[in-house]
Amino acid sequence: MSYVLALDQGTTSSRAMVFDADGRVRSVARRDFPQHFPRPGWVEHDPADILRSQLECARAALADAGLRAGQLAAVGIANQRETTVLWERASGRAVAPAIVWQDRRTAADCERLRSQGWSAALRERTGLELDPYFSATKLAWLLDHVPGARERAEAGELAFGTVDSWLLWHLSGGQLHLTDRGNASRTLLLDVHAREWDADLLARFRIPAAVLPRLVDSLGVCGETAPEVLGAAVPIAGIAGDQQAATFGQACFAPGMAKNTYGTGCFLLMNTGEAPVASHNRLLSTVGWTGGGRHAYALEGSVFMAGAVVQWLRDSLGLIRNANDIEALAASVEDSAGVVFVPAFTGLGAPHWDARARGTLLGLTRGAGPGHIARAALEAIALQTVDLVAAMRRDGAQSLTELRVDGGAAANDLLMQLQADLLGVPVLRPRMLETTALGAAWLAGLGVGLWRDTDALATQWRLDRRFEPSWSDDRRAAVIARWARAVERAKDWAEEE
Ligand SMILES: Nc1ncnc2c1ncn2[C@@H]1O[C@H](COP(=O)(O)OP(=O)(O)O)[C@@H](O)[C@H]1O
Ligand SMILES: O=P(O)(O)OC[C@H](O)CO
Repeated sequence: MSYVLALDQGTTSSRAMVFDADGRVRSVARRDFPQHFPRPGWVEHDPADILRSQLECARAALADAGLRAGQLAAVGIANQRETTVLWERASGRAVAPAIVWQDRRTAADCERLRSQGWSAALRERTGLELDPYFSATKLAWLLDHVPGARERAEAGELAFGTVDSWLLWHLSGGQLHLTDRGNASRTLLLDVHAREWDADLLARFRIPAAVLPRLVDSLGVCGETAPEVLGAAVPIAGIAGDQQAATFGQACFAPGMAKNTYGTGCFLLMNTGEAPVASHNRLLSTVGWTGGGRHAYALEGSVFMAGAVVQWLRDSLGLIRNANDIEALAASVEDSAGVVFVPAFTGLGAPHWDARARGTLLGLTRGAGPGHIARAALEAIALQTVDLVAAMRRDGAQSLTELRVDGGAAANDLLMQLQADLLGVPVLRPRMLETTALGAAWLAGLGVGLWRDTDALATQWRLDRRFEPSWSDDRRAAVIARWARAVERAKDWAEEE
């Protein structure tokens, strides 16, 4: 009974991993599932695809590890956050496609609420921005647009949840309607200070309390899987949004510790300890995790285009054949020769939140070539992270002494070196890059007492490579100043969002 199954339900794929008591990976399974873009700005998933792909992975990971469910000490869940599902309690069937976190259909609703002068109070209460990214306006949209949904929700017939709740419902055979406070802190419906649902927010967004899941801790047993799902009843003992799980899996247990995940976008989270930090620089203040009578908050900055810039150079410009090739191309030149690339393809996220910003390539001369553009693209990924760290510093968060990194693009040594050079602090890459699944496993294992405490887990975190900053302060300041000028030129460009 010393194995933990971690489910990592992401935006484009579901994954499952089995870990042993030393935190070593015993098996991995992964399934991609379809993305739906029914209209410009809309992004949907079929909740049945999410569930099917996740259960297939769970069973495959168990089989690959040569284990039966009865040999598991616990199951942990990490999930894509904010994505909104509404389902029928009686049948367990979703009443509409899930509205994905990237979906912008409620931009006008947010604009309207903003014009009522409500953003500042909302930010104070929830730690978030009034933006379509979060769940509340997505849920209100479903209640308003699915025929009969509002009446049925008020009558208690429908259940709302983020993806953790959707999975928990089905893993438990319809017994559990729960979410952890970290996931709940991404809905705009949670009072981030009290860590409870907030009646005023529910009224403002016109959400009936009867649809909400019950709040539970991120670690600790909250129920068990129905025996028919995995073949035996297994305690469910860890729940966290994927970025929170990755922060935990990076062992960022002390205030001031931070991780950055370089995937499609970048998500930088810093542990801020037992109290939320009120951002004055448009970062998000969010619940990290709760459990065992303790809790941690985080300050978060998200950028929309990171590894996606590399995809664009590959698929749209054909500058490279594989994502890995960008490293050699960028290393073929000494520097970007003044070329600056602002990848605001879908606007700018934190700390700018400019939906009208657009991608910009500046400083081109006759000498500029593919190598300079590739290098400018990598610099752009690192410089967006520099903007987040600078905003955290202005917010009075503890100053960053090192940055732990993960995600697909963290494999790029040149990018990691540029990140250390541009931040002026060491960048630490662990051996284990699947930190999201590891975080879910650690939460669940702690929840059933497989591990004693976070100190025991911190010793499982192993360094692969440490990148030391090598630039002078003057060189760093000059590149950052040039980037800031370029960002100003990219802002407020599109006529409409
Ligand atoms: N060597 C590399 N250098 C830079 N970017 C890379 C490299 N390898 C992969 N990527 C980028 O990383 C992203 C994939 O990372 P992953 O963590 O799987 O993302 P996600 O979970 O968001 O799908 C892609 O956008 C890809 O372009
Ligand atoms: O599924 P990922 O890894 O792209 O993460 C999505 C985030 O949770 C969105 O907030």
